[in-house]
Amino acid sequence: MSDAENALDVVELRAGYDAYDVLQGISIHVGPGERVGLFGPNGHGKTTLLNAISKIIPQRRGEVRFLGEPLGGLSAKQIVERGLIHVAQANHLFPDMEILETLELAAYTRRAHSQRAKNLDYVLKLFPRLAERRRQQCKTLSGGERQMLSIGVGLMCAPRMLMLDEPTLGLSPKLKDELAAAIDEISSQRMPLLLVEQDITFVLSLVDRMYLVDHGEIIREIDRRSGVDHDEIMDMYFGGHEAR
Ligand SMILES: Nc1ncnc2c1ncn2[C@@H]1O[C@H](COP(=O)(O)OP(=O)(O)OP(=O)(O)O)[C@@H](O)[C@H]1O
Repeated sequence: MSDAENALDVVELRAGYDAYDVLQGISIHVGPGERVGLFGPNGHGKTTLLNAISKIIPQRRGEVRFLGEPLGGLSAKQIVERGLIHVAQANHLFPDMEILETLELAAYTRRAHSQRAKNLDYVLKLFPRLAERRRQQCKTLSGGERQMLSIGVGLMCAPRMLMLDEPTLGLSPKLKDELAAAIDEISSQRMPLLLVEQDITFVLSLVDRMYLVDHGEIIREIDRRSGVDHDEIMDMYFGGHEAR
């Protein structure tokens, strides 16, 4: 990837379910090494956007390019092979598998397999809780540990870019801090990041730029350096801080 080339370009993307387009022609981009947030109320299309980018659901109109290459003709598996990794909201872990087995299994593509030892070492250092529990079955993990393992699985796929869907959902403030530190460390390696979050404080603390989503459209783009704060963003949606 050249320095000037975006990691991700989404152009006028439409996607949805049955006859209904949830995404009404969304355009976003993620620059090289950039951390970008997607924020918006429940049910307005954030997960649908990630699902359409990674081809979990079909792209109906528009174009998605990853590292300059159109994804149109590729399957979801081929997109993973290219290194665009989507860590989904409901973490689908095999309940009876141990942490270590789960991480090793995730490195199934040829490229990921060749980096398996290095990436496993990185994940276990990044999440010492997982290292301590490496022989524990997934079904016995706490919500925070499951979330860490889901991100670990993403890292074992040898990502060139990560898309994280609400990694802090249901977590305590202390666990959110731990996760924020881990995400900060991952992106400090110049890993481009697209982060969907409901916790506006969390997302503002982590990203360089943020898109506000409303009814399947981008209604505003915010640069963190612009100094827009939590209250102003909540006002844009709800017209008053009391709705927080
Ligand atoms: N599999 C599906 N079949 C039909 N409709 C769906 C499906 N998945 C989502 N939807 C609908 O699409 C719309 C957007 O949902 P989506 O999950 O993308 O929202 P979201 O912004 O990610 O919300 P949340 O923060 O609650 O996850 C909602 O109206 C939802 O009910």
